[in-house]
This record gives sequence, structure tokens and C-alpha cells, in this order.
Amino acid sequence: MTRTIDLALIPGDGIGPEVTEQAVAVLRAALGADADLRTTEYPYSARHYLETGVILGDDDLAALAKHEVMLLGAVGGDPRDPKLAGGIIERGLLLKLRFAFDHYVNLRPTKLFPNVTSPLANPGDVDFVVVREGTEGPYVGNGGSIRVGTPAEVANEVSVNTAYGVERVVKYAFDLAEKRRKKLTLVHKTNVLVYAGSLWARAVEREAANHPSVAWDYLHVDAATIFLVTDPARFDVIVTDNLFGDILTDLAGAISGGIGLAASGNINPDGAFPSMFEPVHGSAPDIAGQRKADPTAAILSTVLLLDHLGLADAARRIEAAVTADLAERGPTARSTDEIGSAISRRLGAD
Ligand SMILES: NC(=O)C1=CN([C@@H]2O[C@H](COP(=O)(O)OP(=O)(O)OC[C@H]3O[C@@H](n4cnc5c(N)ncnc54)[C@H](O)[C@@H]3O)[C@@H](O)[C@H]2O)C=CC1
Ligand SMILES: CC(C)CC(=O)C(=O)O
Ligand SMILES: [Mg+2]
Repeated sequence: MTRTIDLALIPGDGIGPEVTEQAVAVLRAALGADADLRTTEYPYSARHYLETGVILGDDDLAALAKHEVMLLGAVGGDPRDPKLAGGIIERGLLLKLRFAFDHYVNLRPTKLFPNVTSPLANPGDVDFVVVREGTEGPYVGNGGSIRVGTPAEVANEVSVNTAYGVERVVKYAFDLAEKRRKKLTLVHKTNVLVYAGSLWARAVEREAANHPSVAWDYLHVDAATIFLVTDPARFDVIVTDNLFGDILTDLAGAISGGIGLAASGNINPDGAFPSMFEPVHGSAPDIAGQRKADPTAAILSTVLLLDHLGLADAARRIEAAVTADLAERGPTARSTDEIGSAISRRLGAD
């Protein structure tokens, strides 16, 4: 019987629909006769919120939960629109999905593909994965402000780190390091964020004892930014919290050829909820509608999606097609559709 992949598709805002259109076409071409791709499109986005007043309700979550897997473009509207102030979409849609579906592993691989130009003069062999915690840290919305708009305003944003949450992502990172080059780096700021830092450091020390073959080290996040620029090849697996992982992975994208190549997966390893794959980038309002966005990050996110589903052959086919496309990209800029179609054609699409 042919395997069916039941995919929930959330194109989102800005360049999101442009890049997911290409990613779905590539996914379909790579699967060929191996599997049927059944996509159900959902409109959740800043645009949908402005039109309907709905961001993402409990019924919407329940409908999404029935799918096997999800692909998201990006969300986020016009930053000047007061109706979208306060991160209402980022929190009420994107983070709500990650939290509700317990996407505690935010997996962000970085690889410098052959012939891709890095802004670094001597990048070396860049091939590492950031395992970013996805459900805790300062992103949980545990904060508030008083006396807003007065000179006496006080604002706080509390970072939540639980032993349960930290230990499970640290274990995932060590397991991953064991399958790769057996090197793990904890990135935090234990010299200042001492309570959370201590929890993370102890979790890593404890888990290290279960993985004697993995060498591990520690870097403060500020120093980590230095090494990502001066010696990115030193990294294999980085494990870090939600905020540091967010920042480091934009930098990781930049050093490996641009944010338009950076893929990610929001993974619920236990399989209780659908995992969600998306490019690292946002909705890029500055280039939206111009067909300038590079769809490669979204396309590489489908590689992570296929690997997550155990469809490794199709994943490798897309990876090979992207590798070949990147190797042959010349200096002439191509449109979103041209890049996507070229990759699809390598996979046998018309
Ligand atoms: N996962 C998501 O849905 C995310 C949403 N956002 C939201 O997206 C909106 C814009 O955020 P920004 O901070 O500007 O980040 P961004 O990632 O959208 O854009 C940063 C810069 O990278 C460029 N860029 C992004 N993707 C590209 C691509 N595929 N090809 C070529 N260039 C690309 C943009 O043109 C821009 O100059 C905000 O509303 C933000 O909250 C931001 C990050 C992630
Ligand atoms: C928009 C944020 C909530 C998320 C983000 O920047 C990211 O996950 O990379
Ligand atoms: Mg980000």
C-alpha cells in the first residue's frame, strides 16, 4: 500500500507562501511514487488575524493535531501596524503552536554546502547542529510591566527553565552528538544567569556520564559568537536555551551562505504531537511579494521533515538536488520560482 503523508501546511505571511509553494512542489517531486502527499492548507497568519480577528483557537489546534506533520512558511505582519503590536502573532500563533505541540527540540542544522560563499574568509568545514530548547526560557510569556509609559515604568520578562525541560533537550542533544562527530558544546551565560545556568550545566554534566564517547565543552554565549565567526568548524552539536538558540542560528545562517538557506524543525520527539518544519527566517516584509526570497531554507526544511518521518531516501534526494543547485548557482540572482523549479526539475518534475 502506498504511504500517505498527511501534511498541515501553514504558508503564513510575507515570503512564507512564496517559499512554501516551492517547498511543497519539491517535496512532491522527491516523493514521486514512494508516497502520496496530502496537504491541508490553513490560513493562520497576521493577515488572517486582521481579516477575521482569529489568531489560533483551541479548535484550530485540535484540527492541526490530527495531522502527521506540519510545514510552516513564516508569520509576522507589518511591524508598524499597531494592531499587531506586542508580538501578538509571534506569541499567539508561532509560539502557541510550539508550546501546545511540545516542540521541545528546535533543531537547526548549519552546513556550508560546496561552492556556497561564506562571508568568512576561511570558514573551514562548517557542519554543526544547534539543538535549541523550544518550549521554555524567556519565550514563555512570563512577564509584565507596571506604570507603563511613565518614567517609573518597570518591565520584566522571566526566563523559565525546568529540570524536566532542560534534561530532556540535553539528552536529545547528547544522543545526536553520539550519532555525529561526538562533540557537544553547551552555550549559556552561567557567569551572570547563575540559576538557570547552573541548572543547564548540571544537566549536561549528568547526561555526559551516560555518553562517555562524547567530548563536551562549555562556552558563554558571547564567546560562542566569536567562535562561530573565527572557527565555526570547532562545533558539532550546540545545545542551548530558547533565546540564545534563536540568536545563534541567525548568525549560523549568515556564516553558511545566508538566512535563505537555513532550515529548522520544531520537533516533538515523543511523537505525541505533529512536529513542525519551517525555515529559520521570518516573513521578510522588506522583500515580500518581489519573488526574491530564496526558497532553499524551506526546501531544506522538508529534508528534516522527511528524515523525521523515516523517509530517508526521499530526504537524501532533495539534499542532493539542493547541493547540486547550490554548486551551480552563478552570480546572477534568480527568483524564488526559478530556484524552486530548478530543484524540482532535478527531482524529475516537468
Ligand atoms: N518562524 C517565524 O515565523 C519567524 C517570524 N519572524 C517574524 O518575521 C517578521 C520579520 O522579521 P525579521 O526580524 O525582519 O527577520 P526575517 O528573517 O524575516 O528577515 C531578516 C532579513 O533576512 C532577509 N531574508 C529572510 N528570509 C530570506 C530568504 N528566504 N531569502 C532572502 N532573504 C531573506 C530579509 O529580507 C531581511 O532582510 C517579524 O514579524 C518577525 O517577528 C521572525 C523570525 C521567525
Ligand atoms: C519570531 C520568534 C518568536 C521566533 C524566531 O525568531 C525563531 O524561532 O527563529
Ligand atoms: Mg529567529
